[in-house]
Amino acid sequence: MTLPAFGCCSFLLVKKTVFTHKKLCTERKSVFFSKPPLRQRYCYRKPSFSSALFLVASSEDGTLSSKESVGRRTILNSPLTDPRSFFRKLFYLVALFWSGKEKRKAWIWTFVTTSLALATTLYAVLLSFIQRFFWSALSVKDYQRFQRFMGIYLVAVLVGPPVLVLFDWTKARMSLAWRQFLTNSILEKYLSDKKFYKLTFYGDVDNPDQRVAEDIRSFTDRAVNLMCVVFVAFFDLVVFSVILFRIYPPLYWTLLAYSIFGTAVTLYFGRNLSLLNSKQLSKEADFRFALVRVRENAETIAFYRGEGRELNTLSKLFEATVMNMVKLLRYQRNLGFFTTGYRYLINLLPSMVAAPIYFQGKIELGTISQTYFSFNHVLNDLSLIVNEFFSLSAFSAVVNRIENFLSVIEEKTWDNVSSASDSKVSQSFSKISVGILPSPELRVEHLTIRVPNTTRILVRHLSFQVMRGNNYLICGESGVGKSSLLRTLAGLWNDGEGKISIPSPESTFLVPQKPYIVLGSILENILYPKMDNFDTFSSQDISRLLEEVNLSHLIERLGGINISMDLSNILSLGEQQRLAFARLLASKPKFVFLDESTSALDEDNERIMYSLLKKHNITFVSVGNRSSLLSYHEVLLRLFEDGTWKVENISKTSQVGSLHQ
Ligand SMILES: Nc1ncnc2c1ncn2[C@@H]1O[C@H](COP(=O)(O)OP(=O)(O)OP(=O)(O)O)[C@@H](O)[C@H]1O
Repeated sequence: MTLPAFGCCSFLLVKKTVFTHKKLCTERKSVFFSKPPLRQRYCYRKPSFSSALFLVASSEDGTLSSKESVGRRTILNSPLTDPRSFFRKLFYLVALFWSGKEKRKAWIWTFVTTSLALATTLYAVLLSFIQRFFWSALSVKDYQRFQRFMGIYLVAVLVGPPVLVLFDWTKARMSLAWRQFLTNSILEKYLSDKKFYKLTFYGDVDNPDQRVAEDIRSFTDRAVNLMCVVFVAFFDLVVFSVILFRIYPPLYWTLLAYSIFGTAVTLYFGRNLSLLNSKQLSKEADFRFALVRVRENAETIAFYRGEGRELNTLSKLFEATVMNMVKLLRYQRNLGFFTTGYRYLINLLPSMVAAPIYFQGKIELGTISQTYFSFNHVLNDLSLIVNEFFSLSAFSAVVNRIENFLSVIEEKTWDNVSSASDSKVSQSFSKISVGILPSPELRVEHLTIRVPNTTRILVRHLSFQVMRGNNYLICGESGVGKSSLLRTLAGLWNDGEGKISIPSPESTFLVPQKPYIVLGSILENILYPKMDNFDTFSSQDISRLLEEVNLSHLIERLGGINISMDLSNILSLGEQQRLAFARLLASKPKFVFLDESTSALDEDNERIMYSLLKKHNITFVSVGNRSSLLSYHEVLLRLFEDGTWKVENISKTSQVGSLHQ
């Protein structure tokens, strides 16, 4: 008696292993995988039944994202992105890895993973037969046959689980390899040609950070999982359908009808669930974004004593998250009434259909057991949409987001991109052409600057020439376009027309008003952005630089020049500006643009900084409205609100107060 009992236990154990594995695979696919944008534009179209799987994003009232227009191509992220477009995008993302420079790796992982997927199906088939013969032996009290199948059970128990575990592991490794490839390729493109900056004007692409850090991970995980699910389901379906059909054809037809009914009902009710899921992602992202803003602006909020207001905002955002979650849970509960009943009936259905022929003695007890096993498998495969519904709709959203991001950063040139997205914006501009001068000089001819992606003109037909040592000061009312002129001269903006001739990028440098302080040591900050000239600067050189910019006290205060810390939170704005001058001197430029770079300095320190530029023979163009700046420049360029301008020689004898007219 103990042997049969042990046999039963081992069988149940093996069966449970297979089902637990399948269940885990399904459960692991979380719905909440990406952070949609805070600023997202929406339009509403009633979702159709057939395209419910391809919903991408939703808004307050269950509406969905409208368009993302980029450069020469306009991508319609319609709420019901059509399946053809979805598969086109998916194929494009897949092809990148499988036909790119790491295709060998991609194909090896595919081979290993699909082989193991096949092995898991074969394992399940093996189990179904073991189960059949085991129960038949039990029912006819054939002890020898029972013992034989007990032995086979034990082997199956030893061989099966490692295969299942290996299958999981290869899936995870394949996904990681793909993610590594995709992230590196996207980062390379994102950080090339200043696209990370231009994206802020041209591409209507929200949260690129999230797309790189989270969407890619979620995409590769889901893609690999879905690939395996579809692959395994296909083999499962073929093999178990044959088994089931050979046992009793009516059973197969019943199963087919039952699964079609289940899929249809789930799709119908699932439409709304999919909308709510997308909306939930959006609410969670808004909440998280607000929390990050509190952290980033902690000091300012504390100064304003804005805790109450922040708490209010955060509570409202969280409340919206909870409210949507409540709706989502209600829908899930209602759908659950159906799906749970649907699944429970599976336990009864095969027996109900096959029982008459069993009682007629046409099949053995083991065959009923195999019927049940095969029925479950085929039903699972046919119910792929029911089981993977949330996964698929969420997956389509990431595919959209990554493909859209890639299409934007893969644009060869971003010139005139705005003209494609809005014909009113294009007007009749050719474009700003940029030439390189061999000497540290600057020539601007008939330059007209337009704010990117708008029709607003800041400066019209501007012409001037900065010769070596003939330093310019640009002044004008706030918002007139001073910084924008520097951005254009530095090549960051190129909307408009005219011609700019500047020294090569290697010999120019731009110092912004708020310096960028990297997380790291003083040394790393001074040598930024270069990574390879750490050896060319001795610690004496760095000390001398710090002394020149009046920051030598930092060495002692911060414990040396190599100690990493968050200097942006430690140094005052004036110290940061002086550190930016040390960085400037370290890069030894010949020509410099200064955008209110001394605004936080006292007059003495300002004088020291400008004398350093003169001492190092650097020609510079500054932006600023402080009268003290006049002493360090030779020519004044005034910009006016209506786009006009005026160039004046600065008379060194009557400078004070002459900046403001
Ligand atoms: N990315 C942008 N998108 C839309 N408008 C912009 C953008 N950047 C600047 N502007 C607008 O262009 C105008 C000129 O901006 P700019 O920063 O050049 O002014 P400014 O003269 O340097 O002002 P301030 O002295 O206050 O720094 C401003 O009205 C500003 O709002």
